[in-house]
Amino acid sequence: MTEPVIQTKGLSKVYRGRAAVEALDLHIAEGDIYGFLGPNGAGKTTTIRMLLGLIKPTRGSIRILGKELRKNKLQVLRQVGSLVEYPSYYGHLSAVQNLEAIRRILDVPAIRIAEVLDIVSLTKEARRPVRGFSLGMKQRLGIAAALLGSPKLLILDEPTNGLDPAGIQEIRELIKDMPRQHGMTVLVSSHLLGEVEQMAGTVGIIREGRMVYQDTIHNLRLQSAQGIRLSVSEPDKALGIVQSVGWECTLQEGMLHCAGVSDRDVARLVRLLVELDHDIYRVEEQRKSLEDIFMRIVGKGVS
Ligand SMILES: Nc1ncnc2c1ncn2[C@@H]1O[C@H](COP(=O)(O)OP(=O)(O)OP(=O)(O)O)[C@@H](O)[C@H]1O
Repeated sequence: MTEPVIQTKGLSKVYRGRAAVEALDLHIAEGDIYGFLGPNGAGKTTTIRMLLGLIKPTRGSIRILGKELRKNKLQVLRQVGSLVEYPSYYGHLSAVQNLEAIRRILDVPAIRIAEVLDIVSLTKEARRPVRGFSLGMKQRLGIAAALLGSPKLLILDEPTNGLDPAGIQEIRELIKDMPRQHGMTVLVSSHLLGEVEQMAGTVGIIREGRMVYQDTIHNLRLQSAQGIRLSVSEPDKALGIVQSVGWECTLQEGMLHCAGVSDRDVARLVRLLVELDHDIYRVEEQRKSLEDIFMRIVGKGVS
């Protein structure tokens, strides 16, 4: 197995005796899009700032692209592109001129500017002053700047914050292509699961500085299966019957709710009721939305 692109062990940051990030073990595989989630103030930005060498961890270690960050900072960060908070630009200069300033610092070929503008679909607007750009265009320009150095790892801190749904969609489409088309690994933070669920392969959820969930989005989805709901002719009687044979069912709004049932259980349950002359009008699968699960994990809206 190849080494993770990001691996932290026991990563912590304490401000005035209070832990903003506590014993965080991040594990981000090569080619993955990792959704780094948590409510406001959970510690996402603090973590990202540590990963980018902008602030020093109080404790713990960070390995990025196979190297200890602390000992190989310049070498590692040269391979990392990032967008943190709202990027600032020279408003009177065009996108090309703004990128040119960064390109010189990075010392990459001039052709790279046209390439990154194409990736973020800003080629047409490339010569307009940036002050006339929408927030979405500014964020895309920020991503273009992050891509200039052809990084292996892209770190984006809440890139869709403040954007309208169309802007969010554009950024999402852009990020989705990064691993496949450009061979990059991406860490993208958000306080909304809905914003990353369609692109992330893995999610890490933090709450009050601690990791409370880290697994594939697929496994998170598996948790959403909930049970079934039946609309039947005589709900009270039907409930008595199914409970007497050991099913965990309840009555809610005149419908039978049965938790934790497999497909075979559903068939047996329906057969049992039909054989006892009950009419079944509807059988519905009940799923929790991913957002519900997310809220439960971050400790709000427990259901
Ligand atoms: N420089 C600092 N000094 C003191 N406390 C800080 C500092 N930076 C962050 N914190 C605290 O650390 C905690 C985590 O903040 P952080 O910005 O990392 O959260 P976040 O998950 O990125 O939230 P948001 O989505 O609001 O940006 C907060 O309680 C914050 O007040």
